[in-house]
Amino acid sequence: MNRAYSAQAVRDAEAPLLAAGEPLMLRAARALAEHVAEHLRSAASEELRGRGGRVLVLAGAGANGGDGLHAAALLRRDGIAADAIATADRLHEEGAAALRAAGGTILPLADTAPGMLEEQLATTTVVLDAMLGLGGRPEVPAALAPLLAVVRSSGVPVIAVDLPSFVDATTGQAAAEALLARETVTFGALKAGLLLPGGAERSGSIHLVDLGLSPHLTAAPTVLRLEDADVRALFPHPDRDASKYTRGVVALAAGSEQFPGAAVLTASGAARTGAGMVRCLAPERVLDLVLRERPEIVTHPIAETVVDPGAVDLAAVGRTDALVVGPGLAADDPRATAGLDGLREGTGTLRRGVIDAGALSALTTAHRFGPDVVLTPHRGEAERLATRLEVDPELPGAQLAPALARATGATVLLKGAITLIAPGDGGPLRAQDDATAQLATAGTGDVLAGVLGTLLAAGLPGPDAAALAAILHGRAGRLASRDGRQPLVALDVAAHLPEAIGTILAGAQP
Ligand SMILES: NC(=O)C1=CN([C@@H]2O[C@H](COP(=O)(O)OP(=O)(O)OC[C@H]3O[C@@H](n4cnc5c(N)ncnc54)[C@H](OP(=O)(O)O)[C@@H]3O)[C@@H](O)[C@H]2O)[C@@H](O)CC1
Ligand SMILES: Nc1ncnc2c1ncn2[C@@H]1O[C@H](COP(=O)(O)OP(=O)(O)O)[C@@H](O)[C@H]1O
Ligand SMILES: [K+]
Repeated sequence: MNRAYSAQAVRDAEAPLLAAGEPLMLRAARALAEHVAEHLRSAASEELRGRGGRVLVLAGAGANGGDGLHAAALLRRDGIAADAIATADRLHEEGAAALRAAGGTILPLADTAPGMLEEQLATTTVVLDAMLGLGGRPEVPAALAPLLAVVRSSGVPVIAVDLPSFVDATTGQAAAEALLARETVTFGALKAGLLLPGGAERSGSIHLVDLGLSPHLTAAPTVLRLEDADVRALFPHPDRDASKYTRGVVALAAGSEQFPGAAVLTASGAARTGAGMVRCLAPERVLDLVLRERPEIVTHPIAETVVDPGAVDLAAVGRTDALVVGPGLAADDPRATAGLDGLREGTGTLRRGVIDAGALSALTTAHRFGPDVVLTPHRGEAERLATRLEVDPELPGAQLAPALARATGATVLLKGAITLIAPGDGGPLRAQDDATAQLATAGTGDVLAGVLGTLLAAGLPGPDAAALAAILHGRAGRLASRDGRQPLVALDVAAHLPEAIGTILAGAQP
């Protein structure tokens, strides 16, 4: 599990070490220089061909610039050409002195003639983004915009120092012009902004350098990211004596005349994740479709004309460990109302379940749930729900998801390129980045609801079930699209779930 911290928590952890005279900056710079040298040596570093190895540091005013300048000095001592452009009026004095002493040049940005930057970049192998780190605000000063544009269009790979510049280290909020790093070498601890939307897209692969901060990181992490090892630890495995009932029964209130396919997709997601049994409550015509694709589903027909939620008797359905309500339902579908009532804290008969799509539209301020109930809105649904619950719908996702969790008591899984999970019990946000943009196609959310329903039925706590569902769904999507290279349809995602689960449990990269 990755644990990421606010900028303040990292500064607080550094403070006692700095007070004790620990050379943190030199330690950081040494690790950075080693990483860059390795990047240059790496056979995979195609940029080296015909270009030689030359490093250009974009150095800002603060300690982040200091890291970059010291690293450049160390690279020079290793025989690697490294120079800097100063992007601020001041520079970290020691860092600048070290680079000059090692024979490097530092050119103030204001002194670069037109065309000079392009020329310099044409002979550069790697750019080190050391403009701003922990202290950076997500706004690009006008004087720096042309530099960023030239670096971007040069195509020279960027390694971000500590975190990409113009990204807020705590919230991930990023200036639109901030550079996209291929890699980020981050010091002491992961910063929350590296895992959150905004920062995450700009960070590339993240390499954490140990500065000995851990014993001093007393604040709780603000963002978590679960990994394959967590799936291996948490994924419910049938034991020798397992029965379909011990594995968990998931009931789906999904699919309508208007959206019959949603039931097929949700049922496929649930069954392919290893449910002991999947029930489906739907009109006959929907169930016929479901059975054609998934004959193992246990069907519970409801009258197409039923309008009274009281006529949908969840208790009569038989043993159910988790309920998925909403895929393919209109807000006024009686199954939505009955499902929400069934999952309600205190009065409901069920404790675990997923509230998706149409059922989210039926949710009001009167509803309250526990953390093993998971709401699964996409951004548009989250905004509409927020408006009804008197939460500011314009909040960024990393704040909107927790606000919705507080307003409902439920765990909130906010879908998107990065899936954010705010636990209903107030625990740290989880930010999962496992997917591919090929998943942006109708019906994949229904599959996700089914996956999540099965994990909840197996007894996983809501936040863990939600994180695992995001990982498995994302991995299945990547397998189905050959790592994003080819299009997929939602049923392909369900079809690849067993392989996704199998490769993760085997510890192999697919
Ligand atoms: N502490 C340690 O032990 C260690 C720290 N380490 C390193 O230190 C880094 C943190 O350094 P830092 O605190 O000096 O902040 P940093 O981000 O370099 O610069 C802030 C400056 O930028 C300015 N500024 C802000 N936003 C701006 C904007 N949008 N556009 C323009 N300017 C902007 C702001 O000035 P202001 O405008 O607020 O007056 C301020 O002067 C950390 O990320 C890591 O790399 C490592 O060496 C390991 C040990
Ligand atoms: N750009 C993207 N990158 C990665 N995953 C995405 C992207 N866009 C959507 N997804 C994922 O695809 C799924 C879409 O769900 P949703 O919008 O509810 O679709 P539907 O309602 O049509 O089933 C979610 O799991 C979401 O996280
Ligand atoms: K940086």
